[in-house]
Amino acid sequence: MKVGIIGYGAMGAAFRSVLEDEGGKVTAVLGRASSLARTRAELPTSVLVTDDVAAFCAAVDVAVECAGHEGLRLHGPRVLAAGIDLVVASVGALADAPTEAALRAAAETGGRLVIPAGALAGLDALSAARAAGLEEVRYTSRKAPRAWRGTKAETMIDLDAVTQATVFFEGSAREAALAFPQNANVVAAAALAGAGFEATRVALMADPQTSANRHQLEARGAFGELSLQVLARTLEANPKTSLLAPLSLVRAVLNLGRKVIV
Ligand SMILES: NC(=O)C1=CN([C@@H]2O[C@H](COP(=O)(O)OP(=O)(O)OC[C@H]3O[C@@H](n4cnc5c(N)ncnc54)[C@H](O)[C@@H]3O)[C@@H](O)[C@H]2O)C=CC1
Ligand SMILES: O=C([O-])CC(=O)C(=O)O
Repeated sequence: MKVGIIGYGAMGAAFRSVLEDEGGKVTAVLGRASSLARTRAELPTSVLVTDDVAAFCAAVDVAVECAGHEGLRLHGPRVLAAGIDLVVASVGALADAPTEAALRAAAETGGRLVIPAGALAGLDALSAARAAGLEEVRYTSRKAPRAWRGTKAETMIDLDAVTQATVFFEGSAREAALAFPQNANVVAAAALAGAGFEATRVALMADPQTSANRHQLEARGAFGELSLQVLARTLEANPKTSLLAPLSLVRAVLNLGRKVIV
């Protein structure tokens, strides 16, 4: 299986490293023109590094998006339309209805759109439980103040002055995913698996006492109750992103080529 990566930042590099440890092969990277030279220097010459979507599509069987909401919106429909299965990290982009519609339409006749759990857990149970009816789904994210820097949180809370875990946002999964494109993708995945973007409720917290990303998911429905917490180690290259996220992408890609799927 020839694997391509769209967007080679912290997640793309971690994904490649783990995939290759697991025996997979990255054959191409699709990047922005402005970052091609830097990306080229980080990769062996056998890997195509390009900003040309057609050349990228010709070089891969499966693509993994690690490029942020804009990257998924720009390239996702075209890659799917070329018949290539696409595993996405920037799931929150689907909170924008036209983007979701474009991706679903392209997947209808093209490659499969795969939405992994990313840094969260329990999406299998949530998705299964939905069939019997879900009454309540709540997600809470708790990250160190530095993980909220450069985001809308800076206009909602004084990240330098926060001394204890503090909620600075409460709303729907749609509002969270659109307002926090680098930090609230997991809740979009939970919403798509479970109760949908409106009914899934979200709280976001800054916590100066943690260096990990703490994801909490609670659900109630006909199936019973679910309550779980992931205390996720972050990537050195990006404290916003949990190591579990690229690991989840690797699992999703390898499962596409397996006869026995766990
Ligand atoms: N599902 C999940 O659990 C998680 C999802 N994410 C998503 O993954 C994305 C990537 O995360 P990181 O690698 O940590 O961020 P990063 O900022 O380190 O890397 C993003 C990379 O994408 C590239 N890029 C941006 N626009 C592009 C475009 N139009 N075409 C090609 N490349 C483009 C950038 O140059 C950069 O190299 C985040 O923005 C977020 O949307 C992040 C964490 C967890
Ligand atoms: O990696 C994480 O902890 C989750 C994250 O940033 C996201 O969902 O966008």
